[in-house]
Amino acid sequence: MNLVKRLRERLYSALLFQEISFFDSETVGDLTSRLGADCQQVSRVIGNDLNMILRDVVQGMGALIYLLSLSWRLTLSTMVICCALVMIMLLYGRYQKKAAKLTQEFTACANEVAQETFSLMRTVRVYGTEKQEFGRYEQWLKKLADVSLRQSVAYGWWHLSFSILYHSTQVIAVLVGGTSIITGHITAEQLTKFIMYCEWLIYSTWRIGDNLASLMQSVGASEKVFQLMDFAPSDQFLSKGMKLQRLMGHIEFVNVSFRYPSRAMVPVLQHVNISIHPSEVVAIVGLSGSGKSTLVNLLLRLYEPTEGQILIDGFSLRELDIKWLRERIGFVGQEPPLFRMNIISNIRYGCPRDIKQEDVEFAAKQAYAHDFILSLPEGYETLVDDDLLSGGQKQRIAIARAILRDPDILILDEATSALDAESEHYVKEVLRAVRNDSKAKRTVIVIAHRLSTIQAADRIVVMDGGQILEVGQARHIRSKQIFLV
Ligand SMILES: Nc1ncnc2c1ncn2[C@@H]1O[C@H](COP(=O)(O)OP(=O)(O)OP(=O)(O)O)[C@@H](O)[C@H]1O
Repeated sequence: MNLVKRLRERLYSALLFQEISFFDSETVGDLTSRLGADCQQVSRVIGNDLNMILRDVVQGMGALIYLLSLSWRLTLSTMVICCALVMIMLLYGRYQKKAAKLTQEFTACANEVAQETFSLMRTVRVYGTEKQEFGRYEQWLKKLADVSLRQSVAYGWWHLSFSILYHSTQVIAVLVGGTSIITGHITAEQLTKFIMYCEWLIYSTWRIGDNLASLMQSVGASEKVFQLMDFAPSDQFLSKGMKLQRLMGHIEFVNVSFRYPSRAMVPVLQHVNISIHPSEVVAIVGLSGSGKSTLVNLLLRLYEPTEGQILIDGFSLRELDIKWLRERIGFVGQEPPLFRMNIISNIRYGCPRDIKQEDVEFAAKQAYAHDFILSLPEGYETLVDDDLLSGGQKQRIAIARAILRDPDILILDEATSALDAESEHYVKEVLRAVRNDSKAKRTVIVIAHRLSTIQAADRIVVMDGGQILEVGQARHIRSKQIFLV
């Protein structure tokens, strides 16, 4: 139990510190089955199978030495049979390893389908696709059943070959041993002992084969676990960067180009140059897919630019301590997901300072979330689950979380997209408050779709196809067709 716990801890921490691009290429179902069933299998190998194999090797070696001392001729004939058994055992072991890998793969795929269906249950219900979803799940279960059937057949063959070879040793021992008694090479007592120890040897070989097959199954399943555990943490967690005395919030993108590692052929940003001054409010606008969120992803150092660099207060992002920097950035993403915790913990989430209830309430008031939180059954203690809050309410909680950090750089990525007209008005008020708060000077980047939202901005950056089309004040922007009114 302790071993499973430690394996899970190690794997979980190895996964937590990977680059974000790693999570783009792995599926949630696969990773959760690695943490669950696979860790259990690995601990079984280490805790059980290896012990049994060692015990049987020692027992088999003892029997072999004793058999050799009784009659090397008889032992030789037994050894031929044992070698045949070992050959079959190796083949069987290899087969089990392959089968185990397939089992893990199909189980992960089945889990993935189930997870996806349950989390998108509303869409499934609305489109009436329950049967299709069942079909998708069943398809993986069929594949699993197929592998399991083949494993049972292979086990049957392995067992049959053992029985045949085991009985052959006894027949050979009686035949060769009988002749040896007649020629006076051994006595009847020695032959009896020989047959007994022969049984020991062959049973030990069989048990080694059996445990080895189960070991191979686990090895097949655990290969990926060890592979994942061996992944080095992302560079940003290894190198200790600089911490500046104060963050002014001067952001520069210098000739930045970028492609996502999972789609390395597609350029997403091309030669982007922007300089955002301290305390400036800059709105980034552009059609869907033009690369606005990608700019923010690079600024948060979730990905590294393929070319060029990003400077904060004149220092390259790579030189700065990433934890220190992220503590000074408030970020509200698109459709911000909340954690299954109470509202107060969701607002406090990741805040490095000691936080009092009044601080949380103040941030919630600034984000226009306080009133609706108080109207919930248990106020700030209410547990957040998917159905409880509307998109706009979730967004206001995420804004409160960002405000609570009192960040030097505030990033609102399409913070208004999920909001109705009333809530959008609140967000504009938040922006205005943030802007007019003379005590807290902060740089604000807001990605928006509505012209009205960006009126408060000092400058507008218009993006198109991964490039900057235009930069200027709202009233001078020519590409007005891209805004919603
Ligand atoms: N994790 C990812 N892996 C691969 N490609 C991605 C990834 N995220 C975004 N892209 C691609 O990068 C391009 C730019 O996406 P991005 O999200 O930056 O656009 P956007 O301007 O913010 O769009 P929207 O307004 O719809 O959010 C798109 O073509 C998108 O498909």
